[in-house]
Amino acid sequence: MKNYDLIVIGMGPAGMAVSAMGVSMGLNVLSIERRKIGGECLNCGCIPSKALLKGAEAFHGLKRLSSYGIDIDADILKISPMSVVRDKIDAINSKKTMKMFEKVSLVSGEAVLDGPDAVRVNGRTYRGKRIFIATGTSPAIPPIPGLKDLPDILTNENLFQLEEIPKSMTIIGGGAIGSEMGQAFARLGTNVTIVHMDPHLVPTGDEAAGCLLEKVMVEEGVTVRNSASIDRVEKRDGSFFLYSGDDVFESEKLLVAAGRVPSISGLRLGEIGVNHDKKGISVDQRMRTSVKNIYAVGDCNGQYLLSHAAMHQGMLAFMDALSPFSLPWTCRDRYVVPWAVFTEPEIAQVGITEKEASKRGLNYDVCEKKYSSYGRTVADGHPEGFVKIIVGKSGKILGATVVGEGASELIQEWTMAIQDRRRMTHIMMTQHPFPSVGTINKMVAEEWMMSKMRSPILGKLARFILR
Ligand SMILES: Cc1cc2nc3c(=O)[nH]c(=O)nc-3n(C[C@H](O)[C@H](O)[C@H](O)COP(=O)(O)OP(=O)(O)OC[C@H]3O[C@@H](n4cnc5c(N)ncnc54)[C@H](O)[C@@H]3O)c2cc1C
Ligand SMILES: NC(=O)c1ccc[n+]([C@@H]2O[C@H](COP(=O)([O-])OP(=O)(O)OC[C@H]3O[C@@H](n4cnc5c(N)ncnc54)[C@H](O)[C@@H]3O)[C@@H](O)[C@H]2O)c1
Repeated sequence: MKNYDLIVIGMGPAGMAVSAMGVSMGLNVLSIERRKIGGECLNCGCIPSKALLKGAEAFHGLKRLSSYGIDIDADILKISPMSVVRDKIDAINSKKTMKMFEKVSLVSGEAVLDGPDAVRVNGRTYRGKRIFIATGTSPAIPPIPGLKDLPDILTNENLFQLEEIPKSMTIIGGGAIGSEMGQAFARLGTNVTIVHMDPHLVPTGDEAAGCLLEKVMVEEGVTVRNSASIDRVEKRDGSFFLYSGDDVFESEKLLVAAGRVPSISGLRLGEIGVNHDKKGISVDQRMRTSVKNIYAVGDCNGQYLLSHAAMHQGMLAFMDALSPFSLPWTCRDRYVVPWAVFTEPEIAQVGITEKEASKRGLNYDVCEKKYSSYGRTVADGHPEGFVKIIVGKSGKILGATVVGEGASELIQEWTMAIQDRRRMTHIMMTQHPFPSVGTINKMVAEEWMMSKMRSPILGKLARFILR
């Protein structure tokens, strides 16, 4: 039996973060992956979806050139973005694999736990001083009559293997995947229908954000059915049929993007005593499981289903694994988790939403600035969007929603502000290069300040000083 300092199961963002830190410190690391290095994120998640969105954006931009006073006379000869997406993934994959795994012992195969300090793969057992489970998730297939046994449905796992852009696609799910892929395929010529049970697109976020995205997507030709209950689905004569109340949607392809389930069933967690439930492996603030020296990082613990959160957890768990005692900065809840959906307009969120603030009965102000009121975003041809900040009474920033051009970048300033417990005055007193899109962050803080300056006492004081 071979001994290692660290054994890492799963080579997605979480597992790669642990492995990279381990080898950089000169540790003896065994990394195990059953499919492809890079995990869901690189192979069938973040990266291919963003590559496809970029192709769709370029094509959409071409059709909108006249809005900038430019008319071109071009014939579209061929549209085959799917192979370009795959080529990009292959290029990233080979670079990543070569660079990182020069020093890691990499085994290809399905790992199972073989004791509290041992892992079995391809019939061999390896012992590790610390074990990190980073096995991610798989697409959830909701219990809709007819769905489970339907042949040829699409999920993120086979979507990027399509050769052609389909003529029509029904998507079950209006969350992050359904919205991003709905817009990408619609822009590339697919007749897209999104059917989901939540009241607005991107339901984990702000309602107005989801409604604005819906408005833009509907204008681009997407059909959206919110709060829908799906009665059944079937495939007949080569087409998919989705029945929802009086609606029947027929399409060439059916994409299921209805949430995730943790990939943990084959790990023998129960036998080893690793507590888990249907959301994932139970962990504490430092990603420690119920078994000493076994950690569960990334999506497999069900805490956040995001790549950056997965990598961050890998880092925290690694630091904890090498610490003789619990360090305060390895505690997950010290850090806020922003997210962004890369549609056009983008939707980004950090901290609490307006709805959550109201539900919790907090004493807060809502401060909002529309993109349509800022010269730069109007001049860019992107007037759709807003920055909405949930502000505590003393100016403490509780949450931020940014919708529009550059939202995924603009959210970073609010993320740092919330994490470092900054107030609106800090954003207002920070100079932003004009006319960057990010200046709108400062503008919303200025607006908050102005609202505070409207106080009768301050007015009286100003008049007294100027008397
Ligand atoms: C279409 C799509 C788009 C997305 N876009 C974004 C985005 O823009 N931004 C963002 O932050 N997040 C995005 N996500 C989510 C992101 O992909 C995940 O949060 C991230 O990949 C989680 O990383 P992970 O390391 O926990 O797990 P994964 O990336 O799922 O990796 C787990 C790895 O473990 C392997 N594995 C599983 N079981 C075993 C076993 N028993 N033995 C060996 N290996 C095993 C799997 O094969 C896999 O490679 C997207 C997801 C999808 C589906
Ligand atoms: N840009 C990003 O950061 C990004 C992009 C894609 C995915 N992701 C991650 O991947 C995860 C999974 O994404 P997702 O879009 O699959 O899930 P999601 O949780 O974001 O959305 C699930 C959607 O499926 C619908 N749904 C679920 N069950 C249904 C049913 N029985 N009938 C009708 N509708 C149903 C919901 O109403 C909702 O619209 C997300 O949690 C997200 O963290 C992130």
